[in-house]
Amino acid sequence: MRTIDDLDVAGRRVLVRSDLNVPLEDGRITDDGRIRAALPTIEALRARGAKVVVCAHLGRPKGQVRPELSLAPVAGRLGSLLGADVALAGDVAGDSARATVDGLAGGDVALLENLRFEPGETSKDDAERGAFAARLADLADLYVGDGFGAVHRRHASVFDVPALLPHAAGGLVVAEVEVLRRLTERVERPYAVVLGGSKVSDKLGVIDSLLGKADRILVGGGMVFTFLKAQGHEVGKSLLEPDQLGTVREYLRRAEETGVEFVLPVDIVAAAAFAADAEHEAVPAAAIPADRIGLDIGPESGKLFASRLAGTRTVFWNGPMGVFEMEPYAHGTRAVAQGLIDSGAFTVVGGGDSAAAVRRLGFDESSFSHISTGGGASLEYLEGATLPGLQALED
Ligand SMILES: Nc1ncnc2c1ncn2[C@@H]1O[C@H](COP(=O)(O)OP(=O)(O)O)[C@@H](O)[C@H]1O
Ligand SMILES: O=C(OP(=O)(O)O)[C@H](O)COP(=O)(O)O
Repeated sequence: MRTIDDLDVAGRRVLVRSDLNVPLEDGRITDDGRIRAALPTIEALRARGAKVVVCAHLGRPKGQVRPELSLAPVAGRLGSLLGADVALAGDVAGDSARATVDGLAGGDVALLENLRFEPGETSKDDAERGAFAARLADLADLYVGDGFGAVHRRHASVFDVPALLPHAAGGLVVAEVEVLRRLTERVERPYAVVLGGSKVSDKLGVIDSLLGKADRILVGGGMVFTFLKAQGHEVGKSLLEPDQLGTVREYLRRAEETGVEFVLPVDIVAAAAFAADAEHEAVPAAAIPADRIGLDIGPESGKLFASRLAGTRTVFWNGPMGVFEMEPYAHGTRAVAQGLIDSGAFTVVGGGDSAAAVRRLGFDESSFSHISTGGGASLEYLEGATLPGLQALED
C-alpha cells in the first residue's frame, strides 16, 4: 500500500476518510479516542500544505438526514484538538460542501457532514454507490483511507472513491494492520478471543473462522443470549438473533468436535428495564425470568472469564460484556478488562465502544498491548476476510 509520504499533497485537496464514529450522550461526546487516533494523519497532511477535507460517518442514519447525528460536535472537538478552525459543511457532497472546500487554503481543514445522510454511501446497488462516490471524488484531487474502523464496509467513501482518485493509506490504517498482522501470522498460544457487544448479527459470523484459529472463545455482552437460547434456555427480553439459533448450535457442536473451548456466562445481571435505575439482580444464566432483560454477565461469570484468560499468551477482545455505560451493568466489562491485564498475554482490545469502555472504567491504555479503533474491522481482518477498504488501497 502507498502511504501519505508517497503523495505530493502541497496545495492540493486531499479527501481523508476517517472513522470519527464516537459515542454520544445527549449530543455530547463521551469518548474522543477515535478523533485523537485520526489526528496524526490530518496533522501530517496540514503540515505539508494540503487542503484537508475529512469525511466520516456517525451512527447508522440509513440515508436520512438526522440532525442528532450531525458531525457538528465532532467538528468542534477536532478543531480544539488540532488547535485550528474546522469548517463543517452543511451537507455531504452538495453546494455547501463545494463552497466549503473552495474556501480552503493550504493547511486548512474542513469536515463534510455525516456520510450516511446520503443513501448512496451504504447502498448495495453499485450504480447508486458509484454515483455518490463520483460526487465525493469531485471535491478532491487525492484520497487517503484512514478510517480503519470502517474498512470492512463496502461503502462509497471506503471502497469506491479510492478507485476514482490517486490514493494512499493513512498512518492509522498502516499502524493497525501492522499489529493485527501479528495475530494472523505468528500467534502465541493459548489464544483466546472474547466477544460481546450489541452488533450481534454483524459479528456472530466471524466465529465460523475463529473455530479454526482460537483455542478458547469467551462470549458475553448482547451476543450471549443467542447462545443461551440455542441451548434451550429462556432469555426473557434480552437481545436475541432468532435467525441465528441454528448457526450457533452448529458452532457449539463444532467446538466440541475440534476441542475449542467455548466459555459462556454462568450468571447474568437481569433487569426489569433497559435503565440504570431499574430493579436488577444476578440470576443463573439458565434461569433468566421471562419479563427481564440481561444487561451484563454476572459476578460469577466475571470470575470464570478472568480464570479462563489466565495462562493464555494472546487475547483479542471485541465488545463490552454488558451495558457498561450504566454503572450497575459495568462489572462484567471491568472484570474482563482486568482479566486481560492480569493474564500477562499479548492483549488487543478492538472496537469503538470496547476502547471507550476501558478508558471510561479507568484503565490505563498502556496496560494493553494494543487498543484498536476497529471492532468489526479487526475481527474480519483476523478472520482472513478481504476488507474492501484495504483492498481498494492496494491497487
Ligand atoms: N447485554 C447487552 N444488551 C444490550 N446491549 C449490550 C449488552 N452488552 C453490551 N451491550 C452494548 O454493546 C455496545 C457495544 O457493542 P459493539 O458496537 O458491538 O462494540 P464495539 O464498538 O466495541 O465493537 C455498548 O454500547 C453496550 O452497551
Ligand atoms: O463503530 C464501528 O465499528 P465497531 O463498533 O465494530 O468498532 C465503525 O465506526 C463502523 O460502524 P458500523 O458498524 O455502523 O459500520
